[in-house]
Amino acid sequence: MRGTASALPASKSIANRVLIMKALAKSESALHNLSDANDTQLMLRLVNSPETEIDVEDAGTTMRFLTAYFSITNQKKILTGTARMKERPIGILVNALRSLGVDIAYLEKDGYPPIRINGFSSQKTNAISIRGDVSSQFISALMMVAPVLPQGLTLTLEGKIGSRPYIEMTASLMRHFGTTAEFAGNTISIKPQTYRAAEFTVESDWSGASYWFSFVALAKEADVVLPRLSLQSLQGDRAIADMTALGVKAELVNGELRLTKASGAKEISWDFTHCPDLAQTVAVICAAKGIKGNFTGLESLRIKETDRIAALQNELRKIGADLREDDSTHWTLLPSTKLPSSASFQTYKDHRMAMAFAPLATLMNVEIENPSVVRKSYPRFWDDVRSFGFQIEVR
Ligand SMILES: O=C(O)C1=C[C@@H](OP(=O)(O)O)[C@@H](O)[C@H](O)C1
Ligand SMILES: C=C(OP(=O)(O)O)C(=O)O
Repeated sequence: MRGTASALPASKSIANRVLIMKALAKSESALHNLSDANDTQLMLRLVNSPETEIDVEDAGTTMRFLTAYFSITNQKKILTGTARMKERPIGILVNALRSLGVDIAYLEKDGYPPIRINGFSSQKTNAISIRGDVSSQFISALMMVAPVLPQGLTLTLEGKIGSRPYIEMTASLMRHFGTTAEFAGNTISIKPQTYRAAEFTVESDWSGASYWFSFVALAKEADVVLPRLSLQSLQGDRAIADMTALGVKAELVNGELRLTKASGAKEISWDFTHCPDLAQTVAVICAAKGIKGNFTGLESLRIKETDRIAALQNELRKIGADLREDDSTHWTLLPSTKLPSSASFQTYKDHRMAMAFAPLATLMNVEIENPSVVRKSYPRFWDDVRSFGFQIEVR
């Protein structure tokens, strides 16, 4: 396969942060290359929405970031989402906001959306301890609103910290918009500060790029170009480029990232604590390429768009691979010894299930149920797949 993944979207994680900072700066910032991903389009529409009821659909960052934003800017809102969003925890963030003095109520189940923000009059504390091992999005959400709190905020992160590059991405983007978050050990200190307007261009999405690493890893021959991607990125998912053991070489050529084949390994170890969104991509590559995987850091996958561990286990079985849970922190991926000639994969309303299993089409006939799930992060994914010569029949 040879060509350019020209519809690769911009990072939704970066876009959703800069949209919050632009709103907090209360002045015009020129933001370029905002993602056409549904998660970003939702944020764009909802952050300034005059409506009381805010439906974030299945967008985790949109839910968590807007909860903090509407709370601290004292906007009375109801935040709700899909049935799955109502199963994704928000209690840690709500507890933190309540201790700051925000009045928030749960409308269905304690600890989960939907929630109602009733108001925020005065700041009750400037120091909060918060668990770091459930979702970094709670931490990023609090960091972004902290500069506009009258007393600022010191966050002490407790226990294991997961998805740390996303926290660092938040701090780095805050700097771009004129505020600082000092990260020392497990403490983040943010003084009262004013966000300033700034111009900003969003880079391509490394999580979306990972599916092209997978196509290249599985194809017999490949030369794939990924536009607007650099190896120096704020995104932790750039880690996929370091794992040449998967059989992919990534190099910067004329300002674009070029992927070609490299010799792979027979066994790899990977800790996904800081790049959980790569887990499905890597699991499928290993399963199809005969690579044994020793995986850790998969815990947070259970509370994402679906229980991604269960979803992977079910779907990998269809190609003769097994994701075995050794104990609560270690998994072994036993690859397939013989791929079937065709299989039909469920997506569980999870964009990453669709995109992670699609590259198997280099080796077998693949049917993907509900392919439009990709709209969450990579709406034109199937156009890119088609542009590499894959025939897609829509039923
Ligand atoms: O902050 C972000 O933009 C994100 C953080 C990660 O979530 P967790 O912090 O819940 O692991 C990641 O999985 C998600 O896709 C985007
Ligand atoms: C987990 C994801 O997103 P979110 O948590 O923002 O819904 C994702 O895009 O893989």
